[in-house]
Amino acid sequence: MVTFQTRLSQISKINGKVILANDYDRSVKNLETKTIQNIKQLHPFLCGIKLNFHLLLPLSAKAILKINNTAHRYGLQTIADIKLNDIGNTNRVTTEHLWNLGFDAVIANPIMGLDSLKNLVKSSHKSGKGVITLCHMSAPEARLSYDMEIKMGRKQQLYQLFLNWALAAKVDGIVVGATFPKIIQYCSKKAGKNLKIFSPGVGTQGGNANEVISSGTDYLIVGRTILNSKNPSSVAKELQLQSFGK
Ligand SMILES: O=c1ccn([C@@H]2O[C@H](COP(=O)(O)O)[C@@H](O)[C@H]2O)c(=O)[nH]1
Repeated sequence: MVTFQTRLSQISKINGKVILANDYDRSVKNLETKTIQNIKQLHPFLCGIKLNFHLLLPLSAKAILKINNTAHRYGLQTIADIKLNDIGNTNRVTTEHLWNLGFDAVIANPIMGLDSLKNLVKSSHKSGKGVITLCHMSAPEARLSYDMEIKMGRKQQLYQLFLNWALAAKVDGIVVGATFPKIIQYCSKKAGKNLKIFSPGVGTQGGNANEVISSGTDYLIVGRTILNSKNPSSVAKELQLQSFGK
């Protein structure tokens, strides 16, 4: 079975390493049509599309499946950004639903604990699906939680523990905010080829694509900078070129 990591890596060799965060406010109508238009228009510059609660809550299962099938027709991988964090049984039922909706991977929160994370990865990989875990988020206040000093065997910061758990659980990738390039560098050095780094926070949140790519990020996750631009294709194309810089 071809893995999520392989599928993403294959398309990114051709299309670059930009994943569209297809987020829209509640004021926006026709979410399904708009998203399908985005896929059709922007797919040459993307390797994947990420759906968050912006679409997952208002849209029907039929609409989500149609979006995922359309993305797949254009070779894109699809990620459900629900920051999953629950007991094993709930994680299992949730991912079964996500896979039935056509998603290729889920973003999860490792605070669920190492054993639960290992189980989630095992069951997802059995279905050819991927798991990406939070390591250090992009918002400025993420410092307060993810940089927190903890004592688990030795003194370390929470994001260091989450990085170690990601490696131990053999997840496919970690989220490290584009607004923290030094932490990207640290994680990239420590993880080597064992983990892919996904960085949201480029543009609108202040992260710089060139800087994060040279710091070790593998995939840029970008939403509003593309979606709110007057010319989404040219912004996506520019980011695509920057993403090839690694
Ligand atoms: O640390 C994180 C984790 C997830 N996100 C999500 O990524 C996108 C970013 O959208 P932009 O419009 O490019 O800011 C969005 O879905 C977030 O919920 C994040 O920003 N930071």
